[in-house]
Amino acid sequence: MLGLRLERLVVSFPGLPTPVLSIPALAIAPGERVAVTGPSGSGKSTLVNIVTGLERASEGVVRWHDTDIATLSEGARDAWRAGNVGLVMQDFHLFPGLSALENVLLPVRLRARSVAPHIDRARELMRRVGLARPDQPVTTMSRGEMQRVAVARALLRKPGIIIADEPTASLDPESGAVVVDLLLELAAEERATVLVVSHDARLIERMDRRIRLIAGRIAADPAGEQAA
Ligand SMILES: Nc1ncnc2c1ncn2[C@@H]1O[C@H](COP(=O)(O)OP(=O)(O)OP(=O)(O)O)[C@@H](O)[C@H]1O
Repeated sequence: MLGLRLERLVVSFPGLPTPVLSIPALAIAPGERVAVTGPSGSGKSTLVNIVTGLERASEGVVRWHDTDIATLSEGARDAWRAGNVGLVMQDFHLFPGLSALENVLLPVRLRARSVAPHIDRARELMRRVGLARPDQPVTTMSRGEMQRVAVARALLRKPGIIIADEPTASLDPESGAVVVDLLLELAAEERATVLVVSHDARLIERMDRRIRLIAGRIAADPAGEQAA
C-alpha cells in the first residue's frame, strides 16, 4: 500500500510542440482507488508509463512513498517495479508458448528466482479467479480467461500498487464485470493502491476518485479537490 506524489511533472517528446503530459501536482493516498479517463491521445497511457517507471519523465518528481522513481536508473526502476507494481495491460502480455500457471509465475522466473515458493499462491490465485485448469496452454483460452490469468499474475507478489490500462476493453460486458470484481476484491485484500485507465463506465463508477485528462492536463478531479 503506497501513496503517489507527482510534482511539476512534464513529459515531452522530440518534435512535438507541447508536452504530452503536464501535471503541476497530484497526490494519491495509499489504498486509494483512482480511475483515469480522457479522450484518445490525452496522455493516459503516458501517465501509466511514467508512474510505473516504464518511461522517464522529462522533468519533475514521481514519488511513491519515499522513492522518487524519476531519479532511478533503468535497472533500479525495473527492480522497483518488480517489487511493488502489479500491472494489468489491455492486451494481456501473456506468453503463448506457456501454460496459464507458467504465465502467472513468469515475473518470478524472469527475475531468475526459484518459482517453488510461489507455486501455492499462484494456484490459489488461479482458483480465486475461477481458472480450474492451471496447465491449460494460454493459446487455447478465451479472452476473458486470458485476462484472468493476467490479473492473477499481477497479484502474485502482493504488490502495493496495482495499475491496469483498459483491463476490460477487449472483454464482453459479463467477462469484464468478473475481471473488475476480482481485481478490486484482490486489491482490497492487499489494501493496494489502484490506478485504472478506462473508458468502461461500470469500472469507473466503482473507483473512489475519477481524474479526467485532456491534452495532457488534469481537467477534472472532483474527489481530489475535495480532499485537498
Ligand atoms: N514515444 C512517443 N513519441 C512521440 N509522441 C508520443 C509518444 N508516445 C505518445 N505520444 C503522443 O502523446 C500523446 C498521448 O499519448 P497516450 O498514448 O498517452 O494517449 P492515451 O490517452 O493513452 O490515448 P488512447 O486512449 O488512444 O490510448 C499522443 O498524442 C501520442 O501521439
